[in-house]
Amino acid sequence: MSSTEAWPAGYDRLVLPQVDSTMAEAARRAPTLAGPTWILALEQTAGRGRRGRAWVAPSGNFAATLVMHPAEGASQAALRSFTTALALFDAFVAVTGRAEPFALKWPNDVLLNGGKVAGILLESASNGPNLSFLSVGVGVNLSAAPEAAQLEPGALRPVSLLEETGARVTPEEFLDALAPAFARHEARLTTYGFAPIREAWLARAARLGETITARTGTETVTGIFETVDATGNIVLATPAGRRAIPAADIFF
Ligand SMILES: O=C(O)CCCC[C@@H]1SC[C@@H]2NC(=O)N[C@@H]21
Repeated sequence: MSSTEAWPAGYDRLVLPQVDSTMAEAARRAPTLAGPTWILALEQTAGRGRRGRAWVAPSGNFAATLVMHPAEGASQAALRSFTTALALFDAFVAVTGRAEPFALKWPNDVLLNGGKVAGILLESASNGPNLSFLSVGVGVNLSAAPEAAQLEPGALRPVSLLEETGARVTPEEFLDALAPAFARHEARLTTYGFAPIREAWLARAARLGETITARTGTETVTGIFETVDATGNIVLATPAGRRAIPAADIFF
């Protein structure tokens, strides 16, 4: 099964055999790119994950960064976590024909059968109130999941699309499914704002209504995952009241 959507108008694509990190490549190229551009690497030698972690991607996995120049500040730009997660969900449905094994984990992961199959990393640079560029990095375990020994204690079990579903998808095929899906959600965000994106994201959310733990840099908060608010914060109902948390790692 594969996507039949056309490559989105106005988006460019670069395919590189090898790079240190597509995030680093995006930062190097951002000043000279005219429009939104997907940079796909077939191999990364120094992939990075959130919070300074390494991202290990065996060859055959998907590693790409979309470079954009939104005329926005950082908090609006950060809503791309949600549009990208929705685009990943749609791309997985396009390549597997199945929706039910996939779920979205706040703020930046996609789950498959409860394990982590994809992660999103946003990086930006600013020059005044608006960003000079936004990089949306996407890593997907298409063919292999990293060894559990390479992960932090308590991290979600990594899984691969191939092992969990039997779907053999190349990075180029996955980009062909992801790019149009992203463009659709991006157009929806810029036309209608965050409300419909939030609603669609919540409809695919993992562990909504269940007790979860959020670890910020300074505290650990456990409560019932009530919702995501109008600015993208996760909202937990705790014994001490409702808490809206802008950034955290979530543990189930
Ligand atoms: O879950 C995470 O920690 C986010 C992982 C993001 C990994 C991708 S792979 C493509 C892009 N280039 C990188 O160096 N990192 C992101």
